[in-house]
Amino acid sequence: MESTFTESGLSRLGLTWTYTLFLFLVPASIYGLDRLFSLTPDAREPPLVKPTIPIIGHLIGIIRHQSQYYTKIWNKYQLPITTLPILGGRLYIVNTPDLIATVQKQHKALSFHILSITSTINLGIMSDQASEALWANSGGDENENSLLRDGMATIHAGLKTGAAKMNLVAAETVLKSLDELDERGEVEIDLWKWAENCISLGATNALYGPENPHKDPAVAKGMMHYITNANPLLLGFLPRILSPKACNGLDVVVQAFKQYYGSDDYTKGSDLTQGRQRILTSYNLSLEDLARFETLMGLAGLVNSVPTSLWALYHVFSDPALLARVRTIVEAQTVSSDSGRKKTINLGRLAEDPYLRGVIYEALRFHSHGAGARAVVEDTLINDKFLVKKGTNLLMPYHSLHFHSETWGPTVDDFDPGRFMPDAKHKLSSTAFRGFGGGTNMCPAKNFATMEILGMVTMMVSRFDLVPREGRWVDPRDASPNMIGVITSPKDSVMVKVVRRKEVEDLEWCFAVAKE
Ligand code: HEM
Repeated sequence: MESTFTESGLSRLGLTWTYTLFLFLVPASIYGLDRLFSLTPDAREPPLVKPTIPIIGHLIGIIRHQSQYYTKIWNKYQLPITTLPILGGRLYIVNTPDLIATVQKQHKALSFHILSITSTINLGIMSDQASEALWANSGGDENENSLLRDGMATIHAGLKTGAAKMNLVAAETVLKSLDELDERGEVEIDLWKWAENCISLGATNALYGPENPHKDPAVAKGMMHYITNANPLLLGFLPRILSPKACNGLDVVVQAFKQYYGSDDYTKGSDLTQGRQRILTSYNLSLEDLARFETLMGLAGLVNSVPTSLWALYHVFSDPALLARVRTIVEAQTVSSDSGRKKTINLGRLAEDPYLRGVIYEALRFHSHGAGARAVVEDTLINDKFLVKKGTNLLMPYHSLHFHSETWGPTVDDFDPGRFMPDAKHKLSSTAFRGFGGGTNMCPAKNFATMEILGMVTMMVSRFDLVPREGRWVDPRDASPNMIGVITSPKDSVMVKVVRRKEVEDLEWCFAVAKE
């Protein structure tokens, strides 16, 4: 499969324009332009950081430096929360873990879901009927039904009741990818391309079962084209002109899911998939909209998992001390049987190992360049002190938060999975790390994704050495941030030779997934 998770064709400039416009168009479309632009500053609002060039200075800064711009502002002013005036409106930036904790608690007034409704409608190019159903009672009484709340509840419930089966299917798929790699003998691969394929197939098999539409390479390729080029769709207009590639990819996936939901294929899918089918049809949505919703579910499942897996592999294999430590941990949870011919990796236990989980968290900490975004639905006081005004947006940029030396201590720049261990010297607050979000909107698939990626990493370190083509590991650098994800993809491809480890050659491998 062609690798599409590396640097996309979109220019950095285009991406950032899209991002900035999205942040303004969403409140403007909900509250009206006059509301957005007529806000008069209030003394209780977070300190204003004036741009050097009035009105557009910050915009130019964001376009030039992207998420690093927030880090620059943070480094210069060290303000826990700021107001950036842009184009006559304002954007609030929240920088510190204690304030983020308060934002998370006020999840109704500072809403993730308002933004997620808008992005669902725009990214999925949903019908008017589906859009209306999404907005209906979305901010209303929590006890009343709404597609938004019922849909989210179904995802959360499905990931709970179906966790064991999903973990098993993902692990089996990952194992198959590793077995196939083994069969190819000493071979050079594009590591990103390989991991993208391995993780995408694992996650989608787990979601959709034996009739998984993503098993068709054309659908998998369509999905990757869609994810990689979807940013301009967020604007919600002229989708086919602004991103024909994304639309073409979306068409292919939607077609495949119409077939999946139009037949009984979905009845062999996960609890989550079957639950979604039930809930979406109960709102009388068309097969077309069902397929579009499902494409977005796939997007949520892959947009972060794939790049996280790529970076985890890169960091582990490019650091000999880290590789040795990971191997020691994995070996301690690997059992030999059949006179030493069979090895079983206890993935259930390894997925709970704080050091290995730390590998995933560090990959996310290092390469997350997006920002948690919240729509301010009503005037709200943060920490009883800072007023944020209805009709604006608030950002919690990941990179500045994840590289704040006071929060992370003197080793902030080191890739150190041990910092997440319970006995780490430097104690972290629970909101210091936001790789999986936090509070009510914490990623419901955090454990599923962590286990799948750790399955790939632990099986890879057990069986293979990876020898980079250049003779040494070269940092493939972060690509432009993908606004719809948390973590960036690598900019460059990494070609490695896969060499079987002599001491474990010709053995049969498997996973034990259930916790014992
Ligand atoms: C390494 C992999 C992943 C990462 C880093 C990740 C990250 C995140 C983050 C940061 C959020 C919350 C956004 C916020 O608070 O601003 C989130 C929410 C969500 N994620 Fe993930 N995610 C991953 C994998 C997955 C997978 C595999 C699925 C589905 C199978 C998934 C489904 C969702 C859903 C449905 C939400 C919305 C939750 C809600 O609002 O209640 N994620 N994810």
